[in-house]
Amino acid sequence: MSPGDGQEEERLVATAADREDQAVEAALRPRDLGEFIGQSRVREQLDLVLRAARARGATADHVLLSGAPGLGKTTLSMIIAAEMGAPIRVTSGPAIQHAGDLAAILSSLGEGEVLFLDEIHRMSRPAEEMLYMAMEDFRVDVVVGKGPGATAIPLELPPFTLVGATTRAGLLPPPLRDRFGFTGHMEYYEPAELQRVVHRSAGLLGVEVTAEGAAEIAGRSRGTPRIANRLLRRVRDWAQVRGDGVVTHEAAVSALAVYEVDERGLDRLDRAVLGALLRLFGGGPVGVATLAVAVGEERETVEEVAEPFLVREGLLARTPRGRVATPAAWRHLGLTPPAQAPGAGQDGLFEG
Ligand SMILES: Nc1ncnc2c1ncn2[C@@H]1O[C@H](COP(=O)(O)OP(=O)(O)OP(=O)(O)O)[C@@H](O)[C@H]1O
Repeated sequence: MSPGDGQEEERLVATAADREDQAVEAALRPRDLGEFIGQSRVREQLDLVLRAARARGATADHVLLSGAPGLGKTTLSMIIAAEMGAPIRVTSGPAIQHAGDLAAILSSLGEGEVLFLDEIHRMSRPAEEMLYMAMEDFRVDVVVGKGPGATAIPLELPPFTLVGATTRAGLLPPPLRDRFGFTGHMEYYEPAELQRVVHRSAGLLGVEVTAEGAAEIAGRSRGTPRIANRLLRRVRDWAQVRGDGVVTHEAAVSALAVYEVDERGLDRLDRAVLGALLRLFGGGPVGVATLAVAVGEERETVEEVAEPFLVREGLLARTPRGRVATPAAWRHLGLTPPAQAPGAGQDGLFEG
């Protein structure tokens, strides 16, 4: 993961995100396209790609999945393998430091196997170049020796399906992007879809959840199923210890107050950033470095963890002159903007 990716939801309930949670997360993964909630466009497109490949008795085209962390890219890659009746190998860009690492993985793939390459935008350049040829010609050149005596030995690969996942499709070099037969862009989920995710997960966890409880959790989950599942588990804990075991609206509100996740899904850091921007800097504009010092965090944390969500929620704007709070930010924190709130709705300030 690039700095910030994944941290966003990790810190919501960071201490509880342990190995056991990861195991539970794996158990909650939908196993086929029919079980996969939301993302109707990607689902339909992928369904066609996979059905057609199956009908031809061929290996499916390479698939690129882009979208924010926790939206289901890993889950979809596993579904692709399951739908094709193929085994899956999982690795990630940062794990492939040298082209040789990639050659070793590629040369051990079986026919039709799915290779899931998470964070594909973080692969080293030489590995990336090796991947071009592997994707197109199912061949790699393995270089043996060094210097003038080095020789490239071509190695044939069986047909395989590469499923690449990235949080930043824009960072992929065009030659790599172009070699994918299908690109699916994952969107944030609607609250109604997240409610279905919560109900489904509650069923698998054997937890009773009311419609209001599920709606409350969904509304605080930042459009992200992974967060919905994590919040559900924390509310379940609260319900077990302090309630009657049922995930009700009251249980959700009380539990998420303990974990400092507010009704809009903002957590402690988000509110600290917003609070500093409003209270200390009158709503901005203020430089991100100054804002970071004010909340006692690294600049990267503010920029990559808190800001994307605040911008998405329309609470903060990144402008050439610095960060600016929107009128909605004042309302959300229950504060009154100064008579002429700097930045509030200033035209021409906002970056595209
Ligand atoms: N469409 C969905 N329906 C039901 N559950 C989902 C769906 N998408 C994701 N989930 C749940 O959310 C969790 C996170 O999904 P997943 O690991 O696939 O996300 P990701 O996009 O690969 O994230 P990252 O990029 O951070 O690895 C999974 O455990 C899964 O249970």
